[in-house]
Amino acid sequence: MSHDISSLRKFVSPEIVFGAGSRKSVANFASNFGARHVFLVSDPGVAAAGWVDEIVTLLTDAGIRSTVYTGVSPNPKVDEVMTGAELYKSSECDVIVAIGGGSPMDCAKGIGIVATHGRSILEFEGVDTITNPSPPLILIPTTAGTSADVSQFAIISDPNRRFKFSIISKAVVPDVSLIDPEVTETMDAYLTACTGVDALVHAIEAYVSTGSGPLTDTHALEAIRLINRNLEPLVDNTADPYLREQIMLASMQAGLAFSNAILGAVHAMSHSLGGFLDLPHGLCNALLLEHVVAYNFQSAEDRFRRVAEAMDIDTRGMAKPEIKKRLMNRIVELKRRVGLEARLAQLGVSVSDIPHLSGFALQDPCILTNPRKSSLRDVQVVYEEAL
Ligand SMILES: NC(=O)c1ccc[n+]([C@@H]2O[C@H](COP(=O)([O-])OP(=O)(O)OC[C@H]3O[C@@H](n4cnc5c(N)ncnc54)[C@H](O)[C@@H]3O)[C@@H](O)[C@H]2O)c1
Ligand SMILES: [Fe+2]
Repeated sequence: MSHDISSLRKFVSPEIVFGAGSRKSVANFASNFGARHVFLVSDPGVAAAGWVDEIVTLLTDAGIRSTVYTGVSPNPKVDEVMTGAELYKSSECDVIVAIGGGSPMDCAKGIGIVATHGRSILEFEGVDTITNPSPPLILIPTTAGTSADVSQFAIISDPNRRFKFSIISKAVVPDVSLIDPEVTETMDAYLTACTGVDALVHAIEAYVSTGSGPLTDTHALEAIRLINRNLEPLVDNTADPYLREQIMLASMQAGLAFSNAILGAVHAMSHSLGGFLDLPHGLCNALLLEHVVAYNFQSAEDRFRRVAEAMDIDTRGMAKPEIKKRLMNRIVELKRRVGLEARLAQLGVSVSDIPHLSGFALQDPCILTNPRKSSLRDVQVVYEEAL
């Protein structure tokens, strides 16, 4: 009997502790890994919000030393990874903890890779390029969006090529993810919106991905449902702990889905934009989303019907063109209500950038699982529509 291996699906996930206060178990988990000296990765904004000092105190109280590295910018750069890895080695650290959004978490993943391979992070671009196990890694997300804390991705920006490259491997799934909605309470409304829409895009792209399947579908649909109902109220009331928890849960569900089903053209195109113009990742995704949905709809009509239903659209008796229209309208309405209405031109993208952006988007691994095959011209047209 022959087996079609293209229909097999696998699922990887870290050990997850979800809930308010879960960050406070960081010292226990570090001790379980035998930590004597933790390398703590974060960034200036998260440190200013007070979250870094708290982790240092928790570690110190448990008799664990720490070296803090906050030299990480949004869209973490190759040099920031390399500098962090040097400091990790020279400080003789043995466990890595990161507290922050996707940028510090991805930088921490990169630091672990470089620390154990002794080579440039640039050499690990692509799928399954990692041969040596990284140091134990504990991640504490402070945005409800990227879910780099559960994912098989690390996204690093190479300013020389003006390109964000992906490292995809189960070796970058952390050992432990402490998902604590309380740390997202210091995000302002705009960051909450950008990162929340990133999570929505993860869920939609994972659900229509050619790598989707029964292990990821339920996570993706639940994430869409939670974001559709809770993101607008949260942006209006950023201090509400219940809504914070719902969106954090949604982000985690979307993360489990996209980490295993991979993504699509929105992410391929937004990585290209983010590397070229150093723009916020969630915003790039938001500005592209409905244009990519319009392009993809015909290749995954039944799947988009389920997406529409998860967004509380009653599709019973509705013809496909009507479902497409209602879904697009709902996406645009949600974006408008959370304040993400800009067009690419307002972010500094010009027509002459589009050939370059499209070329890089086609090199991104996320394009491979997009439900509709995309040529250079197809990608150019979608950028033009979002301009
Ligand atoms: N590895 C993955 O699976 C994956 C998935 C999606 C995106 N990403 C990457 O993640 C990066 C984007 O991450 P992000 O959107 O989480 O933002 P970010 O980490 O770039 O942070 C953006 C800003 O928000 C601030 N911030 C973060 N948390 C805060 C909090 N709780 N309170 C106050 N300020 C806070 C930071 O200081 C920073 O200034 C991009 O590089 C993107 O490519 C990675
Ligand atoms: Fe993303």
